[in-house]
Amino acid sequence: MSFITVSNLWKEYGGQVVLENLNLEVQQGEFCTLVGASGCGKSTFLKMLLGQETQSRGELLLEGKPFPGEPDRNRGIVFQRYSVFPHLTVRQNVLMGLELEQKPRLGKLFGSARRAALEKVDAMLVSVGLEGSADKWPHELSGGMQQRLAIAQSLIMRPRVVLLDEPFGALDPGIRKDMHDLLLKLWRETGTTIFMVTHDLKEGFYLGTRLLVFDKVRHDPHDPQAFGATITYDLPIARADSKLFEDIKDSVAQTARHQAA
Ligand SMILES: Nc1ncnc2c1ncn2[C@@H]1O[C@H](COP(=O)(O)OP(=O)(O)OP(=O)(O)O)[C@@H](O)[C@H]1O
Repeated sequence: MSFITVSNLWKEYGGQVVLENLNLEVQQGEFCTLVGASGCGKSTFLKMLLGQETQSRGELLLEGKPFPGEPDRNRGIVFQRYSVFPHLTVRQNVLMGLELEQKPRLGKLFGSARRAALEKVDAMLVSVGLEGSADKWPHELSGGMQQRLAIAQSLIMRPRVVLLDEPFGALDPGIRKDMHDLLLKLWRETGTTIFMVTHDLKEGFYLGTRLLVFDKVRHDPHDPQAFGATITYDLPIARADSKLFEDIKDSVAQTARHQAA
């Protein structure tokens, strides 16, 4: 049985078909990168995996069972814009998830439970290179550091599926490279399953073990909302070659032009 099964999945908003007939089997530990023109439903797909949106038709299964309808600790998400809590220090930001999990009503741990949680938090801060900033406030951090904090906050919960929505889109190229190394290190250490949306095809090829291209194959110029995007390429990245890279780049650019028209 696959870890995640997506079969004949559709998503519509009102009269707009956003995604049509997605089919996918993902094994535990895969790193899927999602690329495609703006508006092709990549974030919508992540939201369905997160439990924030429900499909209009079709099935989305985690180990053979329907995905829980609400976000839970199985799934963690990191967005492009920093999603950390500004009123908590770096350490408190990472600790908070553990406290809420273990003490959902009080949201606070005490004594040995707190010490054990803080040990985990500090180890995670070392992993993401923020050990020297544990007592800082988010506004005192650079963009890259805030994004590392967001990743730490998500991974401390040991989610089985990590969803990343253009996590490095707002960062400078030099910092992005460091973030790539960090993400690959954390992925190898945790063995978690990753779905990451990126607008940068090269980044998608570099990071993922599998590339999923979301694209619209059908267009009706009189009714642009009639057709949704689907997965047009689903390929193991080691086998991808430069010709394929150019083909994908062209087809994504063509859809982007259609969307803008
Ligand atoms: N809650 C919503 N209600 C109505 N329409 C929505 C909603 N969320 C998304 N859409 C529409 O669904 C389409 C796909 O949006 P989505 O954000 O998933 O695309 P995307 O591929 O992630 O785009 P981008 O690359 O620009 O982030 C868009 O046309 C958007 O307007």
